[in-house]
Amino acid sequence: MRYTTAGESHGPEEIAIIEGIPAGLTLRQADIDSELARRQKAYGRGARQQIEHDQVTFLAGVRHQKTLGSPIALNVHNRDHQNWHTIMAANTPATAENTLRKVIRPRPGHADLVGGIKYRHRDLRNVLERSSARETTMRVAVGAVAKRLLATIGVDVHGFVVNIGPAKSDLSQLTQYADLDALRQVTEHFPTRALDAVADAAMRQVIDETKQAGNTVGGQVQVMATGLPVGLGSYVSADEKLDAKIARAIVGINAFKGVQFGGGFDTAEKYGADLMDEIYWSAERGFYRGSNHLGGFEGGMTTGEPIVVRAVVKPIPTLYRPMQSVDITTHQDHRAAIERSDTTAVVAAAVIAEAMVAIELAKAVLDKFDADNIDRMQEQVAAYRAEVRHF
Ligand SMILES: Cc1cc2nc3c(=O)[nH]c(=O)nc-3n(C[C@H](O)[C@H](O)[C@H](O)COP(=O)(O)O)c2cc1C
Ligand SMILES: C=C(O[C@@H]1CC(C(=O)O)=C[C@@H](OP(=O)(O)O)[C@H]1O)C(=O)O
Repeated sequence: MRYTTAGESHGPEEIAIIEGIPAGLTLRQADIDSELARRQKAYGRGARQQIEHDQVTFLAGVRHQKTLGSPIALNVHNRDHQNWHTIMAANTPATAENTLRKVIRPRPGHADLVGGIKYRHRDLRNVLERSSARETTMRVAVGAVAKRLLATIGVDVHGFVVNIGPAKSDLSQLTQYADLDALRQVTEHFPTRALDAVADAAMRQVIDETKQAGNTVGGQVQVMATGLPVGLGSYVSADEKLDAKIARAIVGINAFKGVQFGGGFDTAEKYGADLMDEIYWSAERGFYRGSNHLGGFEGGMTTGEPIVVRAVVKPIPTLYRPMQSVDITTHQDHRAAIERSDTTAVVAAAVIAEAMVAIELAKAVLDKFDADNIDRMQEQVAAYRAEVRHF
């Protein structure tokens, strides 16, 4: 399975093409739209989310709510495009009128300056249109397809907020990676606990105060996945390690600065005897572990225990009290440009991180099992699980 996306933030459409999804997977527009809505609902976002009502259209690869095994093409319309169609026009030369919203004062922390230098763009709008996290709409759409595929083999993936600035989510006490019972409790609540964290008054307060101060704030998100077969990914080559693929996918999301598995950076202060997940066996479960400090991975392969990935999202670069920058046309000091902006993206980021983990897990499943037909894939997974139980 692989995918690509195209689309500028204020262009007409966001597009994704996914290859390698098996034939016969049940896929409805609603499966994807519900995930897109979760990404949009987040508290702390700017006015753009009131304009957009993201809904997917299947352009190819799906017939009568079943995948065909051919490339799946999806698009989401940018409703805001109608306010930008002159500025974003593809087929008219640049004029004084349609370059009115030229960006020449790069925002520290965004891709503006480096992107402009690299691609020799003198209007930094040419950079921000694609570096914008608007594109993550399509990653969530692709992730929704991945989640549908994973659900057919009992794999559940879920992301939630751990903290926004100093305010911790009410879910944070349930995220002790070492306590499997606590983890299972969270996973049981997956569908309903989704993003309730944002209802947390302390978080709202942090977001409101940050906004009032013309500032922005970041935080941490966590993604957990349960029901995984043992042995997805491989230790044999560095580029086949599934934890490494997930790390890359997570840090590839706009504004993500770090990722850890299980105990992650805390393991630096632990001794081996307190860290390794001891091995047990029972007739009904086969091999299992007494703890999950290592977050579900050994040797770049799934151990069968829940995957626990935590990641850091930096504060949004665009500040309503802008920081020092330099005008690229005059080289004079100037405050950075203000584009309409979010105060925090942490809640949406949890949904996006969940999508990226789902995509990497789906790819790993399709690398290991039949990728032509969903029933055959399921049969192979079931046969493999039976074999593993008797190892
Ligand atoms: C969901 C989401 C929404 C975002 N919204 C904004 C925004 O409104 N304004 C902004 O300056 N950056 C925003 N960002 C962050 C920028 O897209 C990101 O910082 C930029 O592309 C530079 O990439 P980097 O932070 O990964 O280095 C958002 C990120 C995410 C994940
Ligand atoms: C459009 C989305 O996020 C955008 C991400 C973003 C950025 O710089 O990353 C900047 C803002 O763009 P705009 O100026 O159009 O409001 C956000 O709204 C979205 O997530 O759907």
